[in-house]
Amino acid sequence: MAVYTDITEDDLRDFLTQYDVGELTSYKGIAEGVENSNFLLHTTREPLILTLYEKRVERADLPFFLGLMQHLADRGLSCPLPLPRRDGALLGELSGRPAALISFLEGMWLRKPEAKHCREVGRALAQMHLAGEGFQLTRPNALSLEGWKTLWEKSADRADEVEAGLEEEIGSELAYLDSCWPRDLPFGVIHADLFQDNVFFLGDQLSGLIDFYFACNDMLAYDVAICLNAWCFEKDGSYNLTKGMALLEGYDAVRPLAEPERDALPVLCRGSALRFFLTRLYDWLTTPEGALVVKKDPLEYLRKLRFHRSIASSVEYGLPAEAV
Ligand SMILES: Nc1ncnc2c1ncn2[C@@H]1O[C@H](COP(=O)(O)OP(=O)(O)O)[C@@H](O)[C@H]1O
Ligand SMILES: N[C@@H](CCOP(=O)(O)O)C(=O)O
Repeated sequence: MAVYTDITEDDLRDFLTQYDVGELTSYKGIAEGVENSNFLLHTTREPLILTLYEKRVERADLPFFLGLMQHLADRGLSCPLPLPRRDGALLGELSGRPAALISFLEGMWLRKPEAKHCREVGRALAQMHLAGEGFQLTRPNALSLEGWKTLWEKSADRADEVEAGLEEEIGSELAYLDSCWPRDLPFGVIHADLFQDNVFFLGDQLSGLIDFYFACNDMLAYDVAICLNAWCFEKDGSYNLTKGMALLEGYDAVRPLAEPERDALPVLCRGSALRFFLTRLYDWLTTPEGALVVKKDPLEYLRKLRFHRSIASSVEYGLPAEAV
């Protein structure tokens, strides 16, 4: 459960007086997510999400995240919208944290996605990339190469507690990625965390994307790599080629990947696997016992990273051979 900061009913009622949202009828902490504290509110008008921004979210980045949701929604992407306060501000403060009220998106995330869902995710990701064009604010990816090195410095000396030999293996991987990380692929606004819990479906129909709090400017194909990692592996660690083909087909139908982007997929998948391994490892080693959050397993991403090292060509992810 991700509620790091608790709220009192009195403080919440006081906070809500700044908005035109009706009367509070109930609220509860949401037992999902790992980054921020989220609450579901019911009011006399409509359900709402209250988000209190926590450790990895810089206050200075909030205008980027909240503005991006507005920009994408204005361009027809289905995603939640931050509600303005009576004074027009999108951000307030509650229990000492920056806080925002966000519209409630109908749907559920899929515990067992199939290839047809992966195709929808590919389409939605490409739609987001196109809809992000023209967004005026920018935010460099704090979790790219330099960020990985910083995270690694904080965990390296304890990494072998998680698996023997990790300190050496990850050190070499970082050096490898540093030497060949692509820098000139098409750039734009990326979601950067489009995992299953951030994509809602109503039946088989994708109803929207949530959780834009890692969004940033980076290579669009890196977002595709993040999705291949998040959506196309099975619980036993095997890559599901059918899902990979579907996701890439869905993406290509809306925004065809250019040849250099296709060629770069193996290295982008390695980088993406390392990125999630590193945040998970850091959290694994630092989250206090008893905290109200389910820690995610770093080794899942280590296995994915090792798989990507064995890939010789992007065809192995499910790209049509003639296009590679
Ligand atoms: N706009 C929304 N509409 C409906 N449910 C939401 C919305 N935002 C968050 N949630 C719920 O809260 C959970 C955690 O949200 P998320 O943004 O992923 O948190 P975190 O940033 O902590 O990972 C989601 O899985 C979902 O159940
Ligand atoms: N998707 C990341 C963790 C971030 O969690 P989210 O709840 O914000 O999607 C991971 O799986 O490591």
